[in-house]
Amino acid sequence: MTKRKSVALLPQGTVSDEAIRYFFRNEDVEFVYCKMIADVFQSTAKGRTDWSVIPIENTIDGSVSLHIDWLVHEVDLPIRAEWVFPSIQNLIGSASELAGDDGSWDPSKIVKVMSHPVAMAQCLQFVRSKLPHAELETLGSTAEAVQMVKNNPGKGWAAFGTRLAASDMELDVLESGVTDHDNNFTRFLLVGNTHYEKADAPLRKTSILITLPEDYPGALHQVLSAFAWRRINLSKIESRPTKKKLGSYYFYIDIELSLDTVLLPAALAEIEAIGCQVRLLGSYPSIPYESK
Ligand SMILES: O=C(O)C(=O)C[C@]1(C(=O)O)C=C[C@@H](O)C=C1
Repeated sequence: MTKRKSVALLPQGTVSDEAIRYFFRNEDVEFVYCKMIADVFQSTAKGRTDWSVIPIENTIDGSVSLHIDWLVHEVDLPIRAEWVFPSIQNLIGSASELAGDDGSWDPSKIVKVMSHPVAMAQCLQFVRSKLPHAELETLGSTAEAVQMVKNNPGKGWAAFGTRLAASDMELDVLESGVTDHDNNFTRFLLVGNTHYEKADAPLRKTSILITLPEDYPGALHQVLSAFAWRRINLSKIESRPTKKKLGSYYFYIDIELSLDTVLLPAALAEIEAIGCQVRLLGSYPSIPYESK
């Protein structure tokens, strides 16, 4: 009998939890919940789990730089799959504690709102318009924020989090869909040393990291032309500091092509030939969101 696979992720009731339940909806996989994203990475890096779930980019807040940096500098875990999932944030608290005279929640009764920094960044206009007086506090996950509200009744605290966390912790959704823009999605990565396959994925991607040679004018232009003249589509390019010296960067590039397509190794060889360092982060299926 083959051993049941395991996946590390942020706590129960987080957006990551909703997203992985969706991703593995037809597979029997054990979920290992971790307090912080560092623990999520370490669990698989230390061989305790097969994969880790990493939120990597959000419609409103953009790339989660901290998570990209972990993937690049702290661990060596190949990307095995990516998928997108809607990030629906709700204002959560105790309806009876926070009710005004008309019975609906009263903003003046909320003194503090807590959430994950990325979730908080998705709800800033809501905070400015409805809760400008409230203190803001960021925590390791949206679920931890909801748990803090649960553990501290009577203090006027509320959290941005998922419906799942509200129902797990028997709190109320005071207002649903409080993100600043509709169509708020998060892109998740499955990373780890265990292979994962999805044969019917409509798209495959390859992610690489490129370090340009120093003092080589036009190096980035040459890198991009290696893809351009082969008509290879890039879906993302982002520069991040190498952390070695000020002004030194690497480029994180997502390519809409599998590594086993002849054109791509040829483009990468051309890029290496001009003196760039190329690190492969993974070649993997990209799975779109289907609402039903
Ligand atoms: O705290 C959570 O609910 C998470 O899953 C983390 C996280 C993130 O790190 O981006 C994931 C998706 C949401 O967009 C906000 C927060």
